[in-house]
Amino acid sequence: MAARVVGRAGRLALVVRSSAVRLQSRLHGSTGLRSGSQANFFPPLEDAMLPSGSFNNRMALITGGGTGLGRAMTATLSQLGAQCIIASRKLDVLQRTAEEISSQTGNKVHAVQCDVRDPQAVSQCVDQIEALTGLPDVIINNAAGNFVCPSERLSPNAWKTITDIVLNGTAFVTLELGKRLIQNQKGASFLAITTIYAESGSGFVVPSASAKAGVEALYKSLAAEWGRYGHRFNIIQPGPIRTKGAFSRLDPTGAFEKAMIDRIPTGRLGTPAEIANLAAYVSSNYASWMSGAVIRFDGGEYVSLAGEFNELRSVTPDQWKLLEAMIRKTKGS
Ligand SMILES: CC/C=C\C/C=C\C=C\C(=O)SCCNC(=O)CCNC(=O)[C@H](O)C(C)(C)COP(=O)(O)OP(=O)(O)OC[C@H]1O[C@@H](n2cnc3c(N)ncnc32)[C@H](O)[C@@H]1OP(=O)(O)O
Ligand SMILES: NC(=O)C1=CN([C@@H]2O[C@H](COP(=O)(O)OP(=O)(O)OC[C@H]3O[C@@H](n4cnc5c(N)ncnc54)[C@H](OP(=O)(O)O)[C@@H]3O)[C@@H](O)[C@H]2O)C=CC1
Repeated sequence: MAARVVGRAGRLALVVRSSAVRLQSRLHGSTGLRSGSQANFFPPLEDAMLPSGSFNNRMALITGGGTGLGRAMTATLSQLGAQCIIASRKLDVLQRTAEEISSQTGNKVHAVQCDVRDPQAVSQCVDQIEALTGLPDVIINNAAGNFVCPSERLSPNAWKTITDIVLNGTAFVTLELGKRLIQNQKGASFLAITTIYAESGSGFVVPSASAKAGVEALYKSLAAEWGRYGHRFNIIQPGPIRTKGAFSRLDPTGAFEKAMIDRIPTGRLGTPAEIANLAAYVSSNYASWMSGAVIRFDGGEYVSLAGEFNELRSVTPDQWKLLEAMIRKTKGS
C-alpha cells in the first residue's frame, strides 16, 4: 500500500519500499520469527481470573472438551469449582483428559461419547448427563470440524460433514438441552465458539464460514427468544490460537503462521488459557446481564485485515515527511 500511494513518483516509491523492508527486518530480526516485538507489551496472563469457587455447585457441558480450546475451558471451569462433562466422538481421548484435569483440580470431570451430527446420539448423551449430574447450568458449544480447501474441490459430503458438525451439531445440542431445561424451569448460560470470519466470510474455509455464521444467527435469535426461560446466549469469535486440531488442518505446512502474526496488532497468537478465562467469565454469574453478545477475541486481527490503509504501518517517519510534502504540494483536484 505504501508503495502504491507514492506510485506516481517511481524513485520515491523505490526508497519507500526498500526502507519498509529494512524496517520490517529491524522490527522482526529475521523473516522466520514467531512473534512481533510488540508482543512484549501484551503478555498472556494465564492464571484463572475469576475468584476461586466461582463455579461451585455448577455443572458445565463442554462439547469437544477433550482437546485444544475445549480442554483449556474445561480445565479452567473445573479449577473454579465446576463439575464438568466433556463430550465428543473419541471416548479414549475424553477419558484421558477427564482423568488428567480432575486429578489436578479435585473436581469430577465426566467423559461422554457423542457425535453431535446425530440427533439421536445427542438425545442419548443428554440422558446420560441427566443421570450423571443433572441438567447443566453452563453449555459450551465448542466442537467443530474444518480444513482448508478450494471450494471447487469440495464434494457434497465434505460440505455436509463440516456443516453437520458445526451448525447442525450446535443446533441439536442446544435444542435438546434447551427443551429439557425449559421443561424443568432451569436457567442456563449457552456459549458458542465461532471464529472471526463468521462475520466477514472467508475463501478456502467456505463450509466452516457458512456454518459458523449460522451458529451466530442461531445464538442471537435464541438470546432474544429464550431469555424468558432464564437462558443466556453468547458467542466468542477467537482469532488464531495454536491447537493441533486447527493448525494441522488449516496451516499444515506452517507457512501461514508468520503472515498471521505479522497482521495481528498485538504481535502474537492467542493462548488456550486466555480464551478459557474469557469463556469462564461469560459463562459465570458475573456476566448474568450479558446475552446476545458477540465477543471478538483476536489480538486485533479482524480490524487489521479490514482497514484499507493499514499497511501504511510500514511507512517510516522520514518517508512520512516526503509523503506529506507531496500531499501538501497538491493544489486543486
Ligand atoms: C490456523 C488457525 C487460524 C484460524 C482458525 C480459524 C478457525 C478455525 C476453525 C476450526 O474449526 S479449527 C478446528 C479444527 N478441528 C477439527 O477439524 C477436528 C475435527 N476434524 C475431523 O474429524 C476431520 O478433519 C473432519 C472434519 C474431516 C471430519 O472427519 P470425518 O471422519 O467425519 O470425515 P471424513 O474424513 O470421512 O471426510 C468427510 C468428507 O470430507 C472430505 N474431506 C476430508 N478432508 C478433506 C480435505 N482436507 N480436503 C477436501 N475434502 C476433505 C472427505 O473426502 C469426505 O468426503 P467424500 O466422502 O470423500 O466425498
Ligand atoms: N484454534 C484456533 O485458532 C481457532 C479455533 N476456533 C474454534 O475453536 C473451537 C475449538 O477448536 P480447537 O480446539 O482449535 O480444535 P480441536 O480440533 O482441538 O477441537 C475440536 C473438537 O471438536 C470435536 N469434534 C469434532 N467433530 C465432532 C463431532 N462430530 N461430534 C462431537 N465432537 C466433535 C473433536 O473431538 P473428537 O475428535 O473426539 O470428536 C475436538 O475435540 C472450534 O469451535 C473452532 O472452530 C475458532 C477460531 C480459531
